[in-house]
Amino acid sequence: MSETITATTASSAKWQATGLAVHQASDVTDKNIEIQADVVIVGSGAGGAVSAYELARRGFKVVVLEAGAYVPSKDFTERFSESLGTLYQDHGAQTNSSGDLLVLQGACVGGSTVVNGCVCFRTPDFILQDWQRDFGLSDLTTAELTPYFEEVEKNLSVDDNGEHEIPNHSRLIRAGANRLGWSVKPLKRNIRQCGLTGHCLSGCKTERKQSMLVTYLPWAAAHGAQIYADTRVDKILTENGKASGVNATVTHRDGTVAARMTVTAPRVVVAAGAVQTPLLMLKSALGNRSGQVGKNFACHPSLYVPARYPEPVYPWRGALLGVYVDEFMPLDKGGFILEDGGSGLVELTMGAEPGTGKPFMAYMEKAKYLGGLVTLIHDHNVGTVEWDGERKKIDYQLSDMDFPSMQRALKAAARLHLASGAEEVYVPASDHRVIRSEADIDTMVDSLENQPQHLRMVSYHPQGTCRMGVDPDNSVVGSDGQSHDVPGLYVADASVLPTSIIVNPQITVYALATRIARQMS
Ligand SMILES: Cc1cc2nc3c(=O)[nH]c(=O)nc-3n(C[C@H](O)[C@H](O)[C@H](O)COP(=O)(O)OP(=O)(O)OC[C@H]3O[C@@H](n4cnc5c(N)ncnc54)[C@H](O)[C@@H]3O)c2cc1C
Repeated sequence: MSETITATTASSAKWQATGLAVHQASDVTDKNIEIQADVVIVGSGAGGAVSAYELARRGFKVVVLEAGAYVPSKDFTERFSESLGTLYQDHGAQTNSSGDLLVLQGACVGGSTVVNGCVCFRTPDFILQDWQRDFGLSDLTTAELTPYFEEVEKNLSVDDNGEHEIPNHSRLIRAGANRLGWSVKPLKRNIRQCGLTGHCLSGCKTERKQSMLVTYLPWAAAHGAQIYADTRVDKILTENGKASGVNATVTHRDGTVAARMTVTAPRVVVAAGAVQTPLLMLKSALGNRSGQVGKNFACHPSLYVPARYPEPVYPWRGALLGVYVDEFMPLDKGGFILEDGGSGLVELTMGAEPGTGKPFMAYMEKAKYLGGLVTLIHDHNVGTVEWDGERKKIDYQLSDMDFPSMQRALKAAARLHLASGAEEVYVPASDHRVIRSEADIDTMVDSLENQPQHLRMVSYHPQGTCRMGVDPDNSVVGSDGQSHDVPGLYVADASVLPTSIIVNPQITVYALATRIARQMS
């Protein structure tokens, strides 16, 4: 027996109480669910939600399948250690195979946009020029993409941080950058009347962050899109060489299977993020004539560089992120940016700390005096995402080509902290280095080695594993997001970015997903 769950099932009262019409495992009454649709979308994050809205408003019957849970904003606890468990992929413990790179991704309705830091940048023009030159993406010019950037920015209330949104830690950094004569600017964020709680990474309880959960997904639902949480797509289906739908499993929170689902649709949009999208394509043995699926993983490996100031900074007070330094963004000046970063106590323990035991306790006792900087570098696409038996494997080591850029970013962060008045800068390395003066910087940083486990890195921005390009022999999809090999199969998430883009990628993903959906017939 099969059933098609519709928007009018018994859970509508629950939807009114929680805000968004989402089918959950607890709603399922049948072990086998079969659905016919015009488009099935895998994942409800940046790429999936935008695709859902754009296609639903054009009149397509859209079904969105999301592996993660639906967590309404009212249930966000503002406690990061709990949010890792409820909102993040692998409870926040997803790493590369050597364990020195934490790969953070959201895994809930709304995806990473629910937990992200709200920072918004357009794709830099020099990056688009690389894509035009190296991947034949001649249609992806700044002129072509600007209307898409403008539209998504308007939809998501993107604006410069106002002066009241520049917290204490950012003011120190801004003053330090001015002392050094470095270019420093307010960050743009997709937020309406920020409540200045600093809890962005745990989800925005007051729904001021304009994540997909409170924007494009409700808009898609209003146009008839059906959203299923707790529903992991296991396989993409084809018929006569064309995409024909997906198989999925609906799972209760305790891990028991609620139902098996088949969605039949002539268009499949994969937007499961840059780790899960290639894994699904590989498992389905589809779209990989080029051999590039899962290759070219880049991730902006970030260092969180904390420093102790003489006066209390309270890094957890005020907006999470206030200003950034773009002095070194051009490739000939280093190819990196520095963002000042607020931090709660748990996040501070994930950055750098001088040792365990007593030194760790001493570091944490000084938590209110700590300010932080986040480094973002333009890393090369040297990683791979693949299956190792039944387990996923993310192979990524910072390449020797990128290590100098990482060192330059680290030196700049240390210099900026000192110029901002910091007394001690903690290098996020395994051997607990502390910079106390300008004279320490070169010695401490030049002697770092590019070895596994030497630097403690975090990626908030996995990208590149199903790259776009015109050549079917070295790219996975065209600039319209469609697979070179399988008509009707599209990728519309951060996987398609052919190179890393230095800056935070959400606006790039929203713009490309909008364009892909508008071109779909
Ligand atoms: C902590 C954090 C902070 C960040 N801060 C910023 C920031 O300030 N600015 C910025 O620009 N970017 C930021 N980002 C990155 C940004 O949010 C992502 O680049 C963007 O959301 C990527 O979009 P996506 O569609 O590729 O994937 P996601 O938004 O991650 O969505 C993918 C979704 O697919 C689901 N999924 C996976 N596998 C399956 C499957 N098999 N079946 C069904 N569903 C599946 C996942 O559960 C997830 O919900 C941050 C990310 C994190 C994690």
